Amino acid sequence: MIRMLLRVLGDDYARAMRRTVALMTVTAVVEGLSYALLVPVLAALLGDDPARAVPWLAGFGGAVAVYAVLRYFSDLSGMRVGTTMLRGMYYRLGEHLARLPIGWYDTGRVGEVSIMASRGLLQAMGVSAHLLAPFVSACVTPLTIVVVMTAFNWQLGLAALVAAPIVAAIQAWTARSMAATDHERHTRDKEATGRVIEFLQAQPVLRAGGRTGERFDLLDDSLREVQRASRRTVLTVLPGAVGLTLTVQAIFTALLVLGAYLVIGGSIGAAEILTILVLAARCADPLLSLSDIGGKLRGARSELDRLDTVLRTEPLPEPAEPLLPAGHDITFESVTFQHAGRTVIDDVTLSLPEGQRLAVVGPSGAGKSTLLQLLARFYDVGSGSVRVGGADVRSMNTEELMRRIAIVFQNVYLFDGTIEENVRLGRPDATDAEVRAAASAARLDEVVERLPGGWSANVGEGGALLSGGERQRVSIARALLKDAPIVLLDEVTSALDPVNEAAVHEGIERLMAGRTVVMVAHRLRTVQRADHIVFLDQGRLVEQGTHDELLRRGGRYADFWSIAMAPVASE
Ligand SMILES: Nc1ncnc2c1ncn2[C@@H]1O[C@H](COP(=O)(O)OP(=O)(O)OP(=O)(O)O)[C@@H](O)[C@H]1O
Repeated sequence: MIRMLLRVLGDDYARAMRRTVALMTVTAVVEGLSYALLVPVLAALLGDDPARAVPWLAGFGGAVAVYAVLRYFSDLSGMRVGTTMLRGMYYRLGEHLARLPIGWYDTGRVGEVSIMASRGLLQAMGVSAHLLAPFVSACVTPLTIVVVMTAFNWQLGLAALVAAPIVAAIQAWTARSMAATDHERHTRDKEATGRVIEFLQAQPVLRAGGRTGERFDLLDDSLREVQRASRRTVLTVLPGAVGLTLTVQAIFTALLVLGAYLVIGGSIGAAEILTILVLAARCADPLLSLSDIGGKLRGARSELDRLDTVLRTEPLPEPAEPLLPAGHDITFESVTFQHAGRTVIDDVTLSLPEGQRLAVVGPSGAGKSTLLQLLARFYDVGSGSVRVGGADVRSMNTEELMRRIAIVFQNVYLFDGTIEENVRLGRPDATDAEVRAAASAARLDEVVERLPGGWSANVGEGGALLSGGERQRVSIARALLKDAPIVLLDEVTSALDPVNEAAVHEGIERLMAGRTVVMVAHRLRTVQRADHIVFLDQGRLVEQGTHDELLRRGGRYADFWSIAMAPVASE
C-alpha cells in the first residue's frame, strides 16, 4: 500500500512519507511500552509493598507524556504530508491528463475523471492524513505489548502471538473479496456520475420532449445499481468484521483460560496474570479497530489503483531527438487509421503546398474530422505518415507542432471568464493591444458592445451566455491571436444565422490569408474557392482536384455539388 502510494506520488514526496511512517512507528512502539509499564505498576500495587509502585507510576507518566508529544508530531506530520501530497497530486494528475491523447477521452471518462479528481484523490491522499497513524498504531502497539508479555511469560506471549497470523489472514481474505465488489461499485459510481452530468446537459432536450416532471429513467436505473453495488460491498465486508471480533475475543478467552491454568499450576502469581490480562485487553481495542481502518484503507487502495492506472497511461510518445519542419506544406502518405477496430481512414495519400487551401468534403461519417485530428496529432496513425514541412508529426515535439497549428472547431468551448481572457488563450503572452486587435478582426467588438459588462463581462460556463455564432467569433479571434502558419477549420460556418455567418466568414477570410489551410466544409462558397478539394467516402479518398476539374469529371463531387445547389436554385 505504502509502495503504491509512493509510486503514485513520485519521488518528490517519498522522503517525507518515509519519515512520517517512521515517526508513526516509533510513536506506536512508545504507546505499547507505556502500556507495558502497567505490568510492574499493577504488580507492585497488588503485591506486598504498594509503595514500590511509585517509581513505576512516575515512569508510566513519563512514557505517556513522551507518547503524547510524539503522537502530536506524528499526526501533524501525517496531516502536512497529506495536504501537500493532495496539492501535488492535483497538479500531477492535471498535467498528465493534459498530455494524454485525445483518443483516451472516450465515453465514460467524464464520470471517471470527475470521481477521481474529487472523491478519489481526497480518499487516496487522506491515507497519510487520517488512516496511516491509526493503522500503524493498530498493528505495532499490540505487537509491542505481546513482545513485553512474552518477556513476562513466554506461554502467554506465544498464545497471544497466535492472533497475528489469524488477524492477518482475515484481513487478507476480506480485502480479496472486497476487491471484486469494489470494482463493480466503482463502475456503477462512474456510470451514475456520467448520467448525472448527462441529465444536467440534456435538460433542454428533455424539456423540449415535454419530460419536465418525469424522472430520467437512465439515471434512476444507474442510481439503483449504485445502491445495489454498495449493499453488496457492505455484505462482503461484514463476515470479515464479525470474524475479526470473534477471533480477538476467542484469543482473549484462551489467554484467560491459559492464565487460570498457569495460576492453578502455581507457575505464575495471580497479580501477574491479572496485569498480563489487562495488557491483553489493551491489545483488543486497536486490533478491533483494524477492521474499520482496513475497510477505509482498502477503499483508498482501490482509488490509488485507479489513479496509478491513469498515471501509467502513456501519452503519445515524444521523439528523443525532435525534428523541426522545413516549411508548412502538408503530406498524408498512405495513412490508415482505426477507431475501435473500425477503419475510418483508409490508405489516404494527399499533399498540400504551403500557403494553399485544402477543402475536405464528403458524406457524414466519411472521416473528414478524423483527417484534421491526425494532422494535429490528436491520435497517431495506424500506418503511413502525416508530414508537416517534410517532418513526420510523430518526430516533432508536440508543443512545437501545436505552436504551428490553429484550430477552429464547429463546437467552441469557452471558459467561464471574460471574452478577453478567452481570446487570450490563443497566445497567453500577447499584449492587450494584440488581444483587442484579434478580437476586432473577428468582429468580436460588436458582441462586446452588446454585453452589459463589455470586455469584462463573463461568458458563463462553456460560453453559455453567448450565441453559437458569437462563440465562434471568440474561437476565430483566438486563432487569429495565435497567428499560426497552419489553420484547421472544422465545419466552422455550419448552422449559423446569416448575420453571424457573414461576420464569421469575414474573420475566417482574415484567418486564412497567407496560411496553409485544411478545412472541412459544407458551404459552397468556401469549398469552391479552395485551391484543392478532396472527396472522402468511408475513409477513402475517392476524388481530388480543383472545383472545376471535379465538376468536369462528373463524379461524386459533382453529385455533391448539384445536391448542395438544389435548395439554392429552388429559392
Ligand atoms: N472517438 C471515436 N470512437 C469511435 N469511433 C469514432 C470516434 N470518433 C469518430 N468515430 C467514427 O469515425 C468515423 C469518422 O468520423 P468523423 O467525425 O471523422 O467523420 P466526419 O466525416 O467528420 O463526419 P461529420 O461530417 O458527420 O462530422 C465515423 O464513422 C465515426 O462514427
